[in-house]
Amino acid sequence: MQVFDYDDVQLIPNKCIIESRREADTSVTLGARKFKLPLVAANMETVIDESLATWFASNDYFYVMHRFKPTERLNFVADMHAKDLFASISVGITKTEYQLIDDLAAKNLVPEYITIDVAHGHSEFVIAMIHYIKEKLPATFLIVGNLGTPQAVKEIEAAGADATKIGIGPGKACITKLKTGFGTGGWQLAALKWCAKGATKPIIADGGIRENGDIAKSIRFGATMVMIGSRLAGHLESPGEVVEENNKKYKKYWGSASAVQKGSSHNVEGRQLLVPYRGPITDTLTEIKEDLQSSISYAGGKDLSAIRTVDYVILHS
Ligand SMILES: NC(=O)C1=CN([C@@H]2O[C@H](COP(=O)(O)OP(=O)(O)OC[C@H]3O[C@@H](n4cnc5c(N)ncnc54)[C@H](OP(=O)(O)O)[C@@H]3O)[C@@H](O)[C@H]2O)C=CC1
Ligand SMILES: Nc1nc2c(ncn2[C@@H]2O[C@H](COP(=O)(O)O)[C@@H](O)[C@H]2O)c(=O)[nH]1
Repeated sequence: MQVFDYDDVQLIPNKCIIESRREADTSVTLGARKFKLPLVAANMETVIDESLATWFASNDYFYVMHRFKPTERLNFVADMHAKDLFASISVGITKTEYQLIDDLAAKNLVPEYITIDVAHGHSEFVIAMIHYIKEKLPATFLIVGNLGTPQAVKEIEAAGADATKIGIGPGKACITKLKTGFGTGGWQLAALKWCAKGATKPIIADGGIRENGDIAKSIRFGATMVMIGSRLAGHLESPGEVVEENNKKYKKYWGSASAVQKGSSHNVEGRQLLVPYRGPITDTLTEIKEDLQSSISYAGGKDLSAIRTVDYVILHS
């Protein structure tokens, strides 16, 4: 297998067939819904909260609420539905998570999307949770992560997942590679290409997006969407206070497996860092949209599908 990451690849242009980049369509369908951009903010406590989730849903962006306020998830689903918005939550795989699925089913509160969010998604216990959710909430679109091999993608799809999420350790707050020796950190794009060989359903590439062009590269190598943490964490609307250091503004960003998140030092695979403050999220989303429209024009098409087949070079293989 050829090993490479985002910085090692450049996509090769095709003849342009649109008069203006504004004609390029960046929308994507996931499940029953169409979204404006092929990206989703990471389901992390420093990246999304209830109010940002509401904003994303109201403005036709996909979102996945985090699972770190476990007892608030049922009300969250009810609140979103009361506002006539889609509900998209995360669950783990421990015993108490089964109770949440039971409670949602008993109240006929059916989230449009559920993401099973664990570090090592290729697991018997994840498969058991997939079966349980599919039995109790069959109408829910089920995303399962995180995975790092085509064999994992095949097994998790076969168990009933409607989409898989790829990336073990490429995240900015991640220390999995250092702590365990495992993962796709440093070769996430090649891992995505490899995993896509095992996929028949949508893939979300998760972690390691540092530049807007990395979104187009992810699509080229098999992603339907990308999940972004650090690059979306520093906005005005992001959870948490602005921090000032040396006359520069930042926001705190911490890993979901960090000691800060866990409140303990056991099985820590994440760290806390400061990310630059970026102002309103709409500015960033507009920039990403415009850059993706340019990507589509370089790909020689009118929508994201054109990017999937472009040629590419690997610069440092
Ligand atoms: N994308 C990535 O690379 C990573 C992401 N994360 C994020 O951190 C958060 C916490 O993740 P996670 O540690 O799964 O959280 P959880 O504490 O929810 O662990 C999931 C469950 O699986 C068990 N488990 C057994 N083996 C493993 C293993 N190798 N890795 C993880 N769990 C295992 C855990 O038990 P026990 O704790 O007793 O072992 C626990 O019951 C999640 O949001 C996850 O997405 C974390 C690490 C890597
Ligand atoms: N290994 C760890 N990975 C983590 C942790 N918390 C979150 N994550 C993953 O990172 C991405 C976001 O990556 P970024 O490069 O865009 O910042 C997120 O979606 C998770 O998959 C963690 O504590 N350890």
